[in-house]
Amino acid sequence: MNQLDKAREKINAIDVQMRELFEQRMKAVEEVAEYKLKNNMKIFDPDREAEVIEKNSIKMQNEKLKPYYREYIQAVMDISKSYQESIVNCDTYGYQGVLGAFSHIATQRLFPHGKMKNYAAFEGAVKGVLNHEIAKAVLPFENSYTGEVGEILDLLFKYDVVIQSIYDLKINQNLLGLKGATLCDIKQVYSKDQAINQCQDFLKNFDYELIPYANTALAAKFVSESQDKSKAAIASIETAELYGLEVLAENINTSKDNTTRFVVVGNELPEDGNHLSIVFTVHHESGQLAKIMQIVAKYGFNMENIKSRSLKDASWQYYFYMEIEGHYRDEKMQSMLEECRNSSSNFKVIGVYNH
Ligand SMILES: C=C(O[C@@H]1C=C(C(=O)O)C=C[C@H]1O)C(=O)O
Repeated sequence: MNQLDKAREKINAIDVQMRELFEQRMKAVEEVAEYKLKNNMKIFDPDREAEVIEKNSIKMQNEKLKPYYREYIQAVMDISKSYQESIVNCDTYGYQGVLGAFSHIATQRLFPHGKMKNYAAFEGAVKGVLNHEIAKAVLPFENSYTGEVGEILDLLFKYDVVIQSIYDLKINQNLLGLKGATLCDIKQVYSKDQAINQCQDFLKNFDYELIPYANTALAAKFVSESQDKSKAAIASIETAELYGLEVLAENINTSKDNTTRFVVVGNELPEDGNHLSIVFTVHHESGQLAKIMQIVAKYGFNMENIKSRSLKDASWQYYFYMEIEGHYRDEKMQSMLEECRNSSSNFKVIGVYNH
């Protein structure tokens, strides 16, 4: 046995002990997390961390190793915090937007007993999933009327989060006013421009001034706070309840099947589902995309959807998104995915879900 082998043998034995100790430490960390959860305490305790580092590094025999040890124990504590986040936030769900927005409504319907956390931007919600601030994020993926929400796909391509399920929310717009107001009292109508467009047939019958607002929920909040009976908002029924408004006219959108598809995004791919989504790039050469499609066809899978989106860091180059019908764990599916992976770049399975 040469010197390298001998040293590695020692490392192997130490790693066994460290692994066992790591498990024991994390078990104790679990108890800390449960205590903090019950007592509404913050996970990060800087004084305690400073104490842990100080108390241990002072006893180090090898002076040279002290800075490395500090780095090491800090990393251990960072891992411990991330684990505690996952315990404390296991029933917290994130969405983008304000209370009463359709994303909020979808999250509430999906997780009626969960805690909610809202983010100003989609990217914030995705990062919240990655760092275990929230268990999952509910993000709008596509609207039957206005089309795809491309930004979400870009985030799924960029970050290592995955679609775990999908949820279709019927979007019903309503005219909301102050209690006691009637359709004849209304002079101005506030809402998001798309919502106003969706209700043109109804609005044609009136001479209302139509005023675009940042989003439907904020428009409702504004009308409620204005205390002005001549103002109304176009928004959901849930928003009326939230801001104490009355429904003056119900379900006023022209298209009666206006639906938004939401994706529930988390950190791990589910065990199985009857659909999956992949993303990839191919070389800028003739037939490269066709090759991937032929692989899917050769294995007999049904490709339900294909989209291309521009790559943010390479002008006029694109990545592709594909939805395929089939079970992720099937052997045939695994072989097909392996072949696709070998014939493309940046290949990722970004979702496994039921449809
Ligand atoms: C485990 C705790 O939570 C965090 C993690 C620490 C650790 O892993 O040692 C120390 C302090 C906290 O920032 C704790 O408060 O004791």
